[in-house]
Formats: sequence, structure tokens, C-alpha cells
Amino acid sequence: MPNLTPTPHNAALPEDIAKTVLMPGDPLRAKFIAENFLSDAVCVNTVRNMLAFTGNYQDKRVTVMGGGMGMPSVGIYTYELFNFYGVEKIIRVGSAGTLSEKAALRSVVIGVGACTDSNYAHQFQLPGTFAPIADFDLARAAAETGERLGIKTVAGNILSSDVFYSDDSESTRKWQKMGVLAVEMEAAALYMNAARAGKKALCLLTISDSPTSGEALSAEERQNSFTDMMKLALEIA
Ligand SMILES: O=P(O)(O)O[C@H]1O[C@H](CO)[C@@H](O)[C@H]1O
Ligand SMILES: O=c1cc[nH]c(=O)[nH]1
Repeated sequence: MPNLTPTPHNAALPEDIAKTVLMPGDPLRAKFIAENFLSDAVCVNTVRNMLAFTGNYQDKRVTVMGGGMGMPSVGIYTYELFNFYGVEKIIRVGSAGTLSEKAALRSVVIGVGACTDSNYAHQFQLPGTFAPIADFDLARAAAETGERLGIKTVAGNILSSDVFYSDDSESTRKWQKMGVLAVEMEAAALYMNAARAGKKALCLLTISDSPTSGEALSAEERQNSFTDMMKLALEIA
């Protein structure tokens, strides 16, 4: 592993970062997880306020770090974690808009595959289209652990979009026709970086809103339903 740490984006040293990282988009969600679920948590990065904490969940050493919004941001942090910090597993814990009746508000979605409208795969110069997928063992563990804990999950395809505010009013409908469950903005880059590095990744999402109906969870409801996803991610970490 090249000794390229600290990086311009992460002040931590490799020994500060656990082999498993939970990655919400929002750095304050990382702080919430550290304060509410980890013991002996230490803040190991504050560069750009992209907070990272390393601590213990039961007998496991875990890092939780924000990844920001969109594939360029998550692409940088996950690339560095996999390739410079020796991280083996990254589990994204994000929010998403529902595209399917199967994924109601508050549902926890397991992103088995991540479709995308992004050009992120272009860098790999493949002679075809790459299918970004979750690590099978992590996805299976999430489904089984959800059953054990009484946390209902729905597993399937998600969409990682480059745009939150789209000028194309038809695009959502087209992804819906293909059975895509939910839209977020990072999983495809995470899955591609994991594949290229030979590492493991999973994206768990809590449905926070519906882009078509305009329904959205209140701040308090978001907090509670996100807690289920956090517990699930920590159990399989
Ligand atoms: O809540 P997070 O994890 O940031 O995830 C979703 O929320 C952001 C958009 O509001 C995007 O990053 C999207 O992927
Ligand atoms: O990326 C996202 C996240 C939540 N809701 C959306 O509609 N899109």
C-alpha cells in the first residue's frame, strides 16, 4: 500500500482508521452515530469538516466518516480509504427518494445494484457497460440481520444520480419502469471503487421522501428511522 497519508482530504493516519467504515453523506450523521452507538470514539478527521470518528461497537473497531454529496465527493473519500488506508469494507448509510411502492417512507433499502446516469465508469475504459453491485456477503448479512432484529428491509436496484434537481421530468418514470426502488447520489461510485480495489461495499438507504408525491419525513421521524439503518449497518460491520 503506498504511503500517501495524510491526504489533502483526510488528516488521519492509516492506524486511525478501522478496517470497516460506515459512511453517511452528512458528516453530522457520522457524529450522531459516533455519539450514540460507539464507545471510546475519537475524532480522526476534520479537514473540510468531513468528520470521521473511530471507536468500538460491541467488540468491533469501526470508523464512521461523512462522504459528502454526489459521486465526485464519495469517489475521493472511498478511493483514499480503500487504496491508502487499508480499509476493507465501506457501508454507506444514506437517505433516498422512493421510486417504488415497495419502498415506502421509512423503509430500509438494501442497494443490491446501482444504476447510474453518471459517467464515473468512463475512467476504467471498459469495452462495455459495467454493472455496479454490492458485495453479496454484506447484502445477505443485511437482509438476514434485518430479519433477526425485526427491521424490515427491501432489496433491489437503486439509482445513483448526478442530479438532485433534474431538468428532465420524464427520467424518474423511466427508471421506475425498470423496477428501480429508490434514488440517491453515491452508491454507484462506491461500488465501482470497491470493485477496482478488490474490496467490499454496501449501500443501505432509508427512504426519506418521495420525489413524485412530495411526501417527506419530519426531522424527528428521520432521526428514528435512520437509527434502524445505523443499527443494521453496525451489526454487519
Ligand atoms: O443523506 P445522504 O447520505 O447525503 O444521501 C442523499 O441525500 C443527498 C441529497 O439530499 C445525496 O447525498 C443523496 O444521496
Ligand atoms: O438523492 C436523493 C435523496 C433523497 N431524495 C431524493 O429525491 N434524492
